[in-house]
Amino acid sequence: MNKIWCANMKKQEWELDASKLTVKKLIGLGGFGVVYKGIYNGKQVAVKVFDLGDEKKNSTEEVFMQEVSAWCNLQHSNISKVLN
Ligand SMILES: Nc1ncnc2c1ncn2[C@@H]1O[C@H](COP(=O)(O)OP(=O)(O)OP(=O)(O)O)[C@@H](O)[C@H]1O
Repeated sequence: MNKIWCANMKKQEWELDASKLTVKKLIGLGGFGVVYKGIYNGKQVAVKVFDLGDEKKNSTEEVFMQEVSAWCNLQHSNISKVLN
């Protein structure tokens, strides 16, 4: 996976095509949601699903944007690339 989602990308470039995604087993729990193993467009991926409950919505969106902004500047073999 070489593609990194960045705030300056157009929606068409980062929007997930749900028809190409198969979600498989649960692999982890985070502070803001759950992570599943999956296949996207033939590639193995980690699928992070945010819990956007009312009480968390504003803070979740803020943290999500912070995480994505940080990811745009990270390139390392031990750090997952954001695909969509
Ligand atoms: N790319 C990945 N490959 C394999 N497992 C993953 C991957 N991403 C997340 N996980 C698993 O899912 C768990 C939760 O991931 P998540 O990114 O949500 O953690 P977090 O950063 O602690 O949570 P949050 O960002 O919601 O506070 C991880 O501890 C790990 O076990």
